[in-house]
Amino acid sequence: MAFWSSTSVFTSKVPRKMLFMFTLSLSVTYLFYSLMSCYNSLQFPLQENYVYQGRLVTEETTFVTLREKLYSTSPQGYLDEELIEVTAAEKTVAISTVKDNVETEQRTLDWVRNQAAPTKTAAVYQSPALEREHQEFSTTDNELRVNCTSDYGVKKLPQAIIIGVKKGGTRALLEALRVHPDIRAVGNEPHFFDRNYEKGLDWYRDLMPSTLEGQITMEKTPSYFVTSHAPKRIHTMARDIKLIIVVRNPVTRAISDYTQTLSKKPEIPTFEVLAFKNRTLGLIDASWSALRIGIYALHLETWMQYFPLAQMHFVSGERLIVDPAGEMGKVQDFLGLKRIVTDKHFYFNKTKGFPCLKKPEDSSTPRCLGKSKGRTHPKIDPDVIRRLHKFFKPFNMMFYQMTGQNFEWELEEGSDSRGSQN
Ligand SMILES: Nc1ncnc2c1ncn2[C@@H]1O[C@H](COP(=O)(O)OS(=O)(=O)O)[C@@H](OP(=O)(O)O)[C@H]1O
Repeated sequence: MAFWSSTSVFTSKVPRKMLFMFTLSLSVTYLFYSLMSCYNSLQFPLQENYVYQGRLVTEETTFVTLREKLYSTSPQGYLDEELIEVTAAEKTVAISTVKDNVETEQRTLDWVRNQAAPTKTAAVYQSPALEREHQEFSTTDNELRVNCTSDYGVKKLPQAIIIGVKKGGTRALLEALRVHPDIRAVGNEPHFFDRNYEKGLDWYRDLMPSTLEGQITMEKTPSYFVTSHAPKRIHTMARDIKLIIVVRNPVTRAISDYTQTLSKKPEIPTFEVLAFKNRTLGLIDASWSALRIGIYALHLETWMQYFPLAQMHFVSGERLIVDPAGEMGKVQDFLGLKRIVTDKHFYFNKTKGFPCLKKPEDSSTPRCLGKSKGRTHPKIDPDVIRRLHKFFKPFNMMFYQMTGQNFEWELEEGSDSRGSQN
């Protein structure tokens, strides 16, 4: 409660003058951005070699200066060959491991869905066909289609999407939401608006589970948040869609992201190496995807060109762990649903170190997310963590201002909030 009341105080205290300055700075930003695009063909999500000199950050930094620093190119001849190789290797992993990702998601589906809610729709939810649908996961189109065999109702395009962020806690949120009898969600990540758009809306709709009158169709694909063309595409499909974004301290998120890559490619360099273009000079490699994803303010700027804030709901990834029912309450309100998923549905599992869903009495299926969620993070040099906090701070401030919510990540400075301590 204290967090949310401090949030509203934060909003109400933003003076008109500041809002005016903010709007002005955004306009100047676009001007600057256009000029940059003309002269250097720089577009934020596509720009690969930008570096960031974290030392220059001050709290008064505006969007313009932040962007300037982010886009300023590295000193001539400075490109680090090892990093380039690694980035290419990581890209290969990203492409070739779509299957791995799905397998990873499969492991997360230890979290059971057949919640014993005493409603008619819940009975449908627990049908054997749906259980199969949830358990059979694969990457191929055909298999995806098989996963979504129709039962009662009709398949609809989603009315709400969890668009991000990667490693924010999106799976935990979706699985908890699926407990709600009025929500039907596809278990897999469709990646329609980034990788499969050319397959068309019919293909996308076909992936969705069937819904009855009044039920909401949902999906989650965390990469949408950082996909520059996703906002326009989603807007074209449904301008009134509800967007949910789970955000987490960008430093912890980066370490979580790195931990995932490391689990698949143990030979990659250390986090400390990848985070810098030049550590001695303090040049942070903001083009490294693990860091770039965490610059939430810049990604959000793109979404705000298409959707009003009222259509977006931001979930705190940290609070989703310490108070899942509280976060769930707000998400259900945002979706216009009755608060059915409450603290009665969660318990803290000491072995897992995370909240899990309570078992229905008649099931022995585990109710926690799988091993790929809640991994132990490698220990990262505290000095690097401190520098990254400093790097992200102005972007975080901008993000708080844009959303009107203070996620209080600065309080975690100096540590990976869960780090190797978990
Ligand atoms: N209840 C519960 N159980 C397990 N894990 C939980 C839970 N709630 C949030 N989290 C955090 O979710 C992080 C993974 O985020 P995502 O599901 O968004 O990852 S992914 O992008 O889909 O790969 C995962 O990150 P890591 O801890 O770094 O593995 C968790 O911290």
